[in-house]
Amino acid sequence: MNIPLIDISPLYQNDPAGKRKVANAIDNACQHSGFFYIKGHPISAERIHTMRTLAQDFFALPMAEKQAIAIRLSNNHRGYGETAAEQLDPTQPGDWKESFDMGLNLAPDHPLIGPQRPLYGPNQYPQTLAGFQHTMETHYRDMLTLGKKILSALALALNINEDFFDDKFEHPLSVLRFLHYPPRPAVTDANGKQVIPVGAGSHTDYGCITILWQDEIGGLQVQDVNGHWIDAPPIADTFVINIGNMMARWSNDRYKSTPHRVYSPSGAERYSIPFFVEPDFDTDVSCLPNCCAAGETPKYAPISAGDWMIYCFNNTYAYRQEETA
Ligand SMILES: O=C(O)CCC(=O)C(=O)O
Ligand SMILES: [Fe+2]
Repeated sequence: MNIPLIDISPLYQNDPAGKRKVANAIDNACQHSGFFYIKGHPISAERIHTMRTLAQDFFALPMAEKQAIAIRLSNNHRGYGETAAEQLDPTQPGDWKESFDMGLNLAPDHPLIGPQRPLYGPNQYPQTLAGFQHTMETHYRDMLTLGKKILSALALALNINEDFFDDKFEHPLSVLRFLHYPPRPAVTDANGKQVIPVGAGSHTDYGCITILWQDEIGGLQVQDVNGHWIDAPPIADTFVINIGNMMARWSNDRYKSTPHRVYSPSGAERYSIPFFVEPDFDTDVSCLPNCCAAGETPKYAPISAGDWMIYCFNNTYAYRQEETA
């Protein structure tokens, strides 16, 4: 399997043939590996530098300050997760990574917030990093715009209206995430054995697509159809894009939600910044018109985007299992 590098700059020009070419390349990548790199996107190198520095500054804060905004203190799954807070692969110890999740920042009295939609609400921000909220929210908006651009190419590829996804992102569940993979020490697993934990256990992503920036350390691996792990090495000025479960459901598995994991070189410290493109809570995710032959039953039952996300988070975060037990 190879992971193609696709130049998406034609999506920003008034050139239907160029757009169609990009859509075909994406369609091909999504049907085979579920992963591709993009170049020719509008996120500047200066912005990436700013975000990388901000992630480093955030994780360097005193633990007490990070724990004051712990994700388990949030009603809507936002904030800081310490190492092993998330366990993406149930056969492995918890992931050896720290995380910070932010999303659409809704005031506590916003009408969308309530028990029916438990992923909406305010963000938790660190108090001592100047400009943190503004920088994060600006980058969030720009990544969402990029995500919608890629979705417009996916819509073309699927032969549905190019703007099909546009009205599904009024109040998106999309999440901007900082990840820090500290050097991995040996830990004791459930059987009392000493093991080196994985950075991020094997998993598929939950949303439509993920747009990932990774630093130059490496360690991201993607599983091919034969079960072999292949490297998705860092390439300067690109993002790695992959298909998530929601798009697999929407496309009736035309597009694969490919398992991936992170094993950085031992002793290395790694940073990455994924952006998860996820639509409004109430978005109906059911088989698209061209993805199921007449008379055939779609593989997946319809589900709302929000209910799907909650189901996924509940499976991978101990704090959510304690709450629901
Ligand atoms: O850190 C990475 O390179 C990948 C992270 C990832 O797969 C995820 O957060 O879903
Ligand atoms: Fe992932």
